[in-house]
Amino acid sequence: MAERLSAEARKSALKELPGWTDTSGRDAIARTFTFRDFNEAFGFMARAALVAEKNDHQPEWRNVYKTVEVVLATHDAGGVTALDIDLAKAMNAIARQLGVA
Ligand SMILES: C[C@H](O)[C@H](O)[C@H]1CNC2=NC(N)=NC(=O)C2=N1
Repeated sequence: MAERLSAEARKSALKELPGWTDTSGRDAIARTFTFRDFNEAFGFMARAALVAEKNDHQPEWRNVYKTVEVVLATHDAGGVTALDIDLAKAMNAIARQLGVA
């Protein structure tokens, strides 16, 4: 099972992850993506869902119109692991492909 990252390891991982921050009150990372419209937001979610399914590691997320709020944590480990960092990187790459940040 994936191990929780130390605060230090999480901090240095976040430096490589534009837009992602620590959440207050729990061991998780978060980013809000803003797209041009709902179609693009949902396209992002569809692509990210394929990655999540492949890795058997799913996000917590909320979509309102063209925004997608994402929180990543490894529930089995009670915090942030390398699985969350990998998914965050994949999400950033997908957003970039869609022309958003
Ligand atoms: C059995 C299965 O692999 C686990 O329950 C997986 C599924 N997806 C998961 N996703 C996330 N985000 N955290 C988990 O701990 C987790 N556990």
